[in-house]
Amino acid sequence: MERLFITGIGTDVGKTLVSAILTEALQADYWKPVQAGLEPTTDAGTVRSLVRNTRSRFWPERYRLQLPASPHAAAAAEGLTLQPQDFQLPQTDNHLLVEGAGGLLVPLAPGFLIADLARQLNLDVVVVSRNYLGSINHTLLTLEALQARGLRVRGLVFNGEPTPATEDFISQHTGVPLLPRVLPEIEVTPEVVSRYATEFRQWFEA
Ligand SMILES: Nc1ncnc2c1ncn2[C@@H]1O[C@H](COP(=O)(O)OP(=O)(O)OP(=O)(O)O)[C@@H](O)[C@H]1O
Ligand SMILES: C[C@H](N)[C@H](N)CCCCCC(=O)O
Ligand SMILES: [Mg+2]
Repeated sequence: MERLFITGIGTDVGKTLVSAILTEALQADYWKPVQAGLEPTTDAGTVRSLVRNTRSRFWPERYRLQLPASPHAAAAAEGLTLQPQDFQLPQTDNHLLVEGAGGLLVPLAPGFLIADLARQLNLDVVVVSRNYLGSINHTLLTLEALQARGLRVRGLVFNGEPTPATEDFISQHTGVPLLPRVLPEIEVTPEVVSRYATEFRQWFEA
């Protein structure tokens, strides 16, 4: 059974898109434990709208915070302090994808980072890297931070415009397994997600 934590090299890198692809590929359940920012939609709402299979179950967020900000700040704005013991993995027999918020070292509370949550939940990690100038450094830092914490990387996804010099360097330098890549799409639709899902499913079956 795959139990995966989806993180990225930052915010807006495509974690939710990749989560939708993986949810469809594995007919997995999806959980976003902390949603910071509820408008115009939530990540769970986005994934639900992009997935077609009827097996996937969408577990309710543990925290739904109004402010589209770092979770520790969004929580503080509502007088809340998030705590490790607030988070228990949904009890499911299905594959499960858990999407973080922002990048790996984003704070949930003082002394409590997204990386701590991934570790506490005992999940392997999928890292999403979006290509931009600076993304090599952000990707290598993320992979080092995972290694330093003993978190296992199931695979890295490159999202966006293919940049062979970047991707080849990261792959050779780290030896990280590469999941299929995701190209820039004019529109993100269930059809697009379904097409990538087939490719991702084959990767898991290989
Ligand atoms: N390959 C792509 N083609 C087209 N649009 C994309 C692609 N990847 C991401 N996007 C768009 O970029 C935006 C940010 O992506 P996404 O919401 O998946 O980021 P995220 O990493 O989940 O951010 P957050 O930290 O808020 O959870 C979305 O509007 C998404 O549809
Ligand atoms: C609001 C945003 N879309 C994410 N949910 C949270 C991003 C937190 C980033 C914090 C940081 O790294 O400075
Ligand atoms: Mg997201």
